[in-house]
Amino acid sequence: MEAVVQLKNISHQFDERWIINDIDMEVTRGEIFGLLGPSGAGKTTLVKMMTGILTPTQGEVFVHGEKMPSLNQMKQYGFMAQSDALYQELTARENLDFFASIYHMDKKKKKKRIEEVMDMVDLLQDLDKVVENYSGGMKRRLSLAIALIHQPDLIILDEPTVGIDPVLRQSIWNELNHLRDAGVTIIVTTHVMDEAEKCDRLAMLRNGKVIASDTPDQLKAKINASTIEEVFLHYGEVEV
Ligand SMILES: Nc1ncnc2c1ncn2[C@@H]1O[C@H](COP(=O)(O)OP(=O)(O)OP(=O)(O)O)[C@@H](O)[C@H]1O
Repeated sequence: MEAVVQLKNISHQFDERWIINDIDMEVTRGEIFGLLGPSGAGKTTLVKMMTGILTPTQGEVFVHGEKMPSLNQMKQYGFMAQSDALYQELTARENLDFFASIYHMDKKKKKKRIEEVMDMVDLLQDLDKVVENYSGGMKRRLSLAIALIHQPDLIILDEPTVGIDPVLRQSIWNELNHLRDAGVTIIVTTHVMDEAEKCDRLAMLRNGKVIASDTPDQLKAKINASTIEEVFLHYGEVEV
């Protein structure tokens, strides 16, 4: 299977404190890979390394075989950060238009794609609304639409469904499943157990270490657990 993202013996230090401890993992093409862990476990730090925004103190990160930070790769993936980076005084359409222009999309394609991604996140009717009048959940969904605008084959999403109601959350997961079925590789961080359950594979993070990694079903079967929460508590306790 083709490795899209590879982390090789990654460790990271902030202010002389080791935040990430010797993580080795591989995300392969066409899977939804979840990073699950409590607040402060190191999910965002790992995501920043995968995107090339942060260089690890030790170890190497590769995306499509290129060592990060690679400008070439950074121009290609879709990224949704934990805090929304939107132009508040512009409409959603103007925001999307701006980001689409970065990717040199032609005018006709841009218009069609803007409508497509806004439909995916159920915001088509709010396309011409100024973003400062959007709710928190609407801003999250617009950020997701922006991450998808250029049809990337790798999408990295840091807590994409925070502040989004259960019905829309389900529709976003349906969309992620469609993208995955079309061969898109998706990396998603979450601290919500039932979302972790929806991933094809999971890495459970705690104190900057991967305490367990596998498919949700395998993780449960290995210790005879009925929920991912049980698995997390099990490995969290046996950790030294
Ligand atoms: N720039 C920084 N300088 C110093 N410490 C940092 C910095 N960024 C993150 N940390 C620390 O690294 C640890 C991991 O943070 P990180 O944001 O990766 O966790 P997380 O799992 O994403 O948490 P959350 O779910 O709350 O976003 C925390 O202890 C945090 O305080």
